[in-house]
Amino acid sequence: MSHAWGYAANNGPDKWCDNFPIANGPRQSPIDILPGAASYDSGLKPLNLKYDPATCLDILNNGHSFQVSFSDDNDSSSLKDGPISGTYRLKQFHFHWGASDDKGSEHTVAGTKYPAELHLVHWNTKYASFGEAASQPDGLAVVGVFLKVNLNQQQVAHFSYHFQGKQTTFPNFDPATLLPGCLDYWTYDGSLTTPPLLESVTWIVCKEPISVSSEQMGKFRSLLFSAEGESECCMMDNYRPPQPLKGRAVRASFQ
Ligand SMILES: COc1ccc(C[C@@]2(O)NC(=S)NC2=O)c(OC)c1
Ligand SMILES: [Zn+2]
Repeated sequence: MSHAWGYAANNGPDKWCDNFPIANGPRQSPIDILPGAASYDSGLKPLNLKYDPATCLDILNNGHSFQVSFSDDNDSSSLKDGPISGTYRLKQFHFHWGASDDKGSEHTVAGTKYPAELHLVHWNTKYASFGEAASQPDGLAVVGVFLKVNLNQQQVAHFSYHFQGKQTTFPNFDPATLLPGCLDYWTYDGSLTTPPLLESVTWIVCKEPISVSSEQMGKFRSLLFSAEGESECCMMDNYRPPQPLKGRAVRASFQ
């Protein structure tokens, strides 16, 4: 009986290949972004992000992170332009973070780890659903935003959904409040960063981080991997380390 995947020594990223051989595939994520090796592409368009807070549905602790989900039956909340063609609808966002401020992001920049990383997940409407898109090489576009800690920063939002399986409505949250002022980005072809590690993601990683308070980081770290009634296990270090680039090009939208 294979135990479920996680982030511990016995079921963490180094073990995922046992049940998900694609973990050693040609376009795995995250990666270490080397700004000096990224090639500026003047053909890359600015990101065209349109988010309607009315599409925000609920917040769920799924045992690996907490995710905020959006209704995706129309293009009210969607991504266009940037490195993609067509329209990709926002499905959910979630975070990855560390036990301390010196780690937590999945992507790194010339080896630098941020305390956390936000993933805004969008799916290509040329496919019938998120589920179908997730298995296609151009099916998903994920906007990654680094978080840095500013000691006097406002709260990102009042997320406190402690244990696995906890879900509650989360009306009218505007994900645009989580975007940096400058939308310069790096882009490359990659994958989901947890099992099933599907190689279906066009990654769009913003150069500029957003700021969160140390109190907010404390709230993230007070969430639980464990379900209600289980022995408590704080949710932290839920990040996969950088994976081999394997010859992939990383392009920059800025000089
Ligand atoms: C089957 O579809 C899935 C499964 C897992 C995730 C989550 C994640 O693996 N992907 C990214 S990106 N970060 C993650 O933690 C997903 O997100 C798009 C889609
Ligand atoms: Zn993620």
